[in-house]
Amino acid sequence: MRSEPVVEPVVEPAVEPVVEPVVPEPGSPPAPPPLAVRDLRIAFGGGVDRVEAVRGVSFDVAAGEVLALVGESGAGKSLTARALLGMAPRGAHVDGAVLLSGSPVTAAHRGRRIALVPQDSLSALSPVHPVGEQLAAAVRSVRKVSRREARARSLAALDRVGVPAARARAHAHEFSGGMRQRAVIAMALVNEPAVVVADEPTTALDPDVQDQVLAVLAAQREATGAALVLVTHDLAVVRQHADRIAVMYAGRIVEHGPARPVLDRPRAPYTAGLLASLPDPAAARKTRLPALPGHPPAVTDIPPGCAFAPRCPHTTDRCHVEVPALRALDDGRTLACHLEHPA
Ligand SMILES: Nc1ncnc2c1ncn2[C@@H]1O[C@H](COP(=O)(O)OP(=O)(O)OP(=O)(O)O)[C@@H](O)[C@H]1O
Repeated sequence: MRSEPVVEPVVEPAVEPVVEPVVPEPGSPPAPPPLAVRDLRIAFGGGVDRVEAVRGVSFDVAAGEVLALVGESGAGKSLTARALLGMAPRGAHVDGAVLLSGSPVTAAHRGRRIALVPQDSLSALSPVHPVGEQLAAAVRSVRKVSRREARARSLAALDRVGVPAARARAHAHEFSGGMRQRAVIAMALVNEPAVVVADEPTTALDPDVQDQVLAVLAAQREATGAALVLVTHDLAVVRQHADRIAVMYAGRIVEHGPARPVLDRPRAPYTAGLLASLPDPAAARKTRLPALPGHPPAVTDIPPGCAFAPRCPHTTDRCHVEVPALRALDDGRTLACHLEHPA
């Protein structure tokens, strides 16, 4: 008979020094947001073979806020998400700025000030080290603490996401998919980053586990006050978890605003079509539009003018020649569409 692994006593983490909140001087400029993205561009290849997959994306995310990035496959969501962490793929040319509280992101910020919850939890965890050890190593990579304290912090982080201390000695492959994704969330949040990027964090999980894992992510984010960028295909998830939504098409944001109004009353024809085609029955009923016909363009074949024009039911001649700039509407959203009263 196999005995249970011996669990060493948990040492309470040392009490952090109390940091008084900084009260800005009256009239001083507001503090920069935890995350600001300015004119982000990601291209591949060179010369005549150069293609731009992300074409001028800008947004801010405030502390405690959840921004959902949505759009069809190939829209540039994952590239954008990875670039936030300075993790663009090899060979990518990245332009523009990703600012964490006003400072350009660097590799040194990863896991400290900004962290990733990826889709594939197996690749996020080492197969050779026990999960608890990996969390403890992540703690010690950031804080000068003893092994004992790092272990205590890692057990506390696992406990917060519902992974019992007894499982900390197990390896990633010994966990169920849902449990592993909880551990990945604990890993991302153990150093209390100001920004968390979750790229389709539950897509690989069974539907009944997805809700539990999303609830864990939401609770952890709320507890730490982190800003969250959530890449998802699931509009029900957006409705439940996001404060704002940025809809991407062919590497650009076409509509961006408070989640509920955008979901309930999309203004970009692309958003309306997308809502009708994605799994959110409530939204699909409201838009009364057919699901999107055709496919998004390949990065090598983005049409001139509005990239959505070939699939749009409302085009005018202008749409085929002139790229629509993002303009602010009076309800707090921005929209890139030439139509006067779109959707
Ligand atoms: N390493 C690469 N080299 C060349 N093109 C790439 C590379 N990575 C991504 N792309 C292209 O960039 C575009 C955007 O990719 P991205 O993965 O960001 O899309 P996405 O919106 O996340 O899609 P999905 O929802 O399927 O993950 C795609 O057309 C893809 O072919």
